[in-house]
Amino acid sequence: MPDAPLFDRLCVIGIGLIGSSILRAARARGLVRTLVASDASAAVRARVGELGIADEVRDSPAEAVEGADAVILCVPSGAFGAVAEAIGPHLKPGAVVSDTGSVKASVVAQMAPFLPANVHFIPAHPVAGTEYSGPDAGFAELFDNRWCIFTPAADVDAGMLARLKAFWERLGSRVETMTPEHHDLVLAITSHVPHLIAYNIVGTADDLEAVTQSEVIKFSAGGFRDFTRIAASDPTMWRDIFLNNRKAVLEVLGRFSEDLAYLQRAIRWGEGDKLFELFTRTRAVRRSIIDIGQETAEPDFGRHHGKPPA
Ligand SMILES: NC(=O)C1=CN([C@@H]2O[C@H](COP(=O)(O)OP(=O)(O)OC[C@H]3O[C@@H](n4cnc5c(N)ncnc54)[C@H](O)[C@@H]3O)[C@@H](O)[C@H]2O)C=CC1
Ligand SMILES: O=C(O)C(=O)Cc1ccc(O)cc1
Repeated sequence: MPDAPLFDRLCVIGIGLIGSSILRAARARGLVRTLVASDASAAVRARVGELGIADEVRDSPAEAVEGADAVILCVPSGAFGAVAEAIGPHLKPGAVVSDTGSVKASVVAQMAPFLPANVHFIPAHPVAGTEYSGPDAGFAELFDNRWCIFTPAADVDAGMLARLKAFWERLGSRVETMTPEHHDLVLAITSHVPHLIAYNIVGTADDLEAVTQSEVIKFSAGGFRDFTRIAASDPTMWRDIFLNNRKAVLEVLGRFSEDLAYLQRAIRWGEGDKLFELFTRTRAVRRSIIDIGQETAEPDFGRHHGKPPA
């Protein structure tokens, strides 16, 4: 017999890659009785209606959250405050309010002032995605074998925490809990700065006057090609991530620049032993990630290189 639904009425606000994947997976796995969707864009709302991935589509977020016992915000990192302000007075007492923002301290600071004391706020970040965006890009398997990081306050209701954890586990994820500040530092090094490096290298290649655009495309070998995939990620989403995780990103970038200067110097002075020592160490890091991945939530990046299944 299938497990019973975890929520009666789930409202998802922001129906892009992540919001539409939650809707698809929640329906496919029978996690909720009724799915309600809302988005600021009329074109997205119309598309969600065409796709039939929600039971109800509402124009305003305030209407959408009425009577919902679970609300998940999936909007860009700069938009959480405005949505929280709009829904705050309309939330059902006892509801759980969560999000999927890639940055946590800033999103918590944006939302918390607008949420009434009688709802349970549990910030979350599914560490799962692709370089695609919009409601057509989502798919039900996106969260399978991926991590979802929760950053709740210390006094969070244990029962509701367990229920939201069960929700993400039934979406296919493993849940880990940490503070928002620690999350932001970990993600700065593992996700945000790597994206910035990709944006930068692709921009530099595009600017190189001695190398033509067609040569860049024609001779894109593995390394550069992988960077172009990441650098194709949504500009609004990534602008907001950098503006909202400024402190941790700048801290990691400072370290990164020092380490890059070390490599620059080693190349200038022909210090091959220094290069060799680092490249040996980094190869071991890759191998340990793959080893750990075999028994934990190692993402299958290969699966996301092409357009996700329709
Ligand atoms: N794309 C990815 O790989 C991942 C993204 N995230 C985070 O999840 C959130 C959503 O990301 P995606 O789904 O990729 O973005 P997306 O760009 O595919 O979709 C965002 C949706 O939010 C809507 N929106 C924007 N402002 C709004 C507002 N004020 N009110 C209502 N709707 C609004 C947009 O119209 C759009 O449909 C972001 O905070 C992102 O950082 C988290 C994990 C992975
Ligand atoms: O496509 C990729 O390589 C990603 O890194 C996807 C991604 C983007 C943002 C997140 O907060 C989490 C995952």
